[in-house]
Amino acid sequence: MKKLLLHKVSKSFQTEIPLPSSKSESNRALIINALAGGKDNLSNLAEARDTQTMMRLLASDDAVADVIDAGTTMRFLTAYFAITGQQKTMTGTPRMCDRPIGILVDALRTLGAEIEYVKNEGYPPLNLKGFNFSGNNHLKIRGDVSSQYISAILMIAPLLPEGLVLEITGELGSKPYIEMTLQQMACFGIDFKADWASKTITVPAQKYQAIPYAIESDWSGASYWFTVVALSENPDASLELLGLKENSLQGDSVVTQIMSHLGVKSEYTGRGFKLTKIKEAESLEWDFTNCPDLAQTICVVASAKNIPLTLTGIESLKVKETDRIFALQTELAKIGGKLVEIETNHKYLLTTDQISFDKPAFHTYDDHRMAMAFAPLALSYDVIIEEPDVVVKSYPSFWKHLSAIVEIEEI
Ligand SMILES: O=C(O)C1=C[C@@H](OP(=O)(O)O)[C@@H](O)[C@H](O)C1
Ligand SMILES: C=C(OP(=O)(O)O)C(=O)O
Repeated sequence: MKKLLLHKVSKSFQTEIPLPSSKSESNRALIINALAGGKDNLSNLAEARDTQTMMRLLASDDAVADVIDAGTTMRFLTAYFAITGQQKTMTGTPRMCDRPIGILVDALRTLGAEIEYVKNEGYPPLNLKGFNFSGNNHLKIRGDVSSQYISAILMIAPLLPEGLVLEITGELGSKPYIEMTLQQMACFGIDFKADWASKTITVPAQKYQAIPYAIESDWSGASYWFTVVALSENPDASLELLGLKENSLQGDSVVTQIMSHLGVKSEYTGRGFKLTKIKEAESLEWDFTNCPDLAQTICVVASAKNIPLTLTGIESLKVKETDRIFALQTELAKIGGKLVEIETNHKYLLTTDQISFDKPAFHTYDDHRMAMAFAPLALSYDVIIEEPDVVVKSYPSFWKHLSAIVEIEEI
């Protein structure tokens, strides 16, 4: 098994980090640009494997589309291949075939897609067999499992002969990702109406306009650098994260607010954000419904700083790259962290006991965010990260960037 030993950092740092581009924005732009018939219009596309996979599959005539472990690629391409009438088998890693897709398949079938499950009802692999518009222009779709189904349907909605009225039912998670989808669609010329009180989005039938479009830097990837500053023992440590926008399409930009309670001040510099250290709060309560990908980052900081953290809105973590709640519970325990569900209404409490440990080795569960969330603990002590190559999913240059601050050795 490949492992990295990250040596404890004792020196201070004032460094610039050139952040990667957002895979979420990239994967939307690629689908929308393809639907617009655009050619080389997109710039600053992500190096993330999820985005490289999207590009490869959009350009391929193969009958099998293997998305590997990319959720957005699976969900967005299923809708794209369905509406464009392509016959494809959609598949991915064993974990991808354990991540639910029934809500999206039901919605696409209602619109007129012919889709068969290859093995298990409700899960990939899928066979897409064609599209005959059913005449339905009003859909209800659950919002509590993954917003990616809703984004996938919205992006194809303008191509439906009568457009679409999409009514979201139940709780809505990851709403900023749906707003990101709508804002990117608007950039490519689409009119829509979103009534958030009734959770109803109306998209008339219309054509996308192919336009030049540049992808922003990734706020989810930025979160790990907030941890680096939060855990540095040097009061004058600072980082400038290059390429981040002040008014981002990405909901994970809320990391600036969360981390202001955990000891990091962030200021816009015109070319990104500068992070410096400030005093932290004594405890924190946060609802992660709108920013599930930040939960691992925040748990690690809170545990390392021994700040009691109450979390809500983390149910969707169970159906991501791994069961992230289980993975967090298991790995945080190695540094004394106890993450427990304290009420049946999905409220969790993270507290940390003083335990003795030496060079903890963190398992990464085929999950890029486990590796990147735990790596900054090297600001406090030596740590080992197992299977570090998982970071390629969203941030292939993560270890190279981290080596500007941390001495990293392959063992
Ligand atoms: O639409 C997107 O780009 C994403 C939506 C979120 O998923 P869910 O909607 O399943 O929470 C997020 O966790 C994922 O990393 C990216
Ligand atoms: C959940 C994630 O991605 P996806 O659902 O697109 O696989 C993620 O990047 O944290």
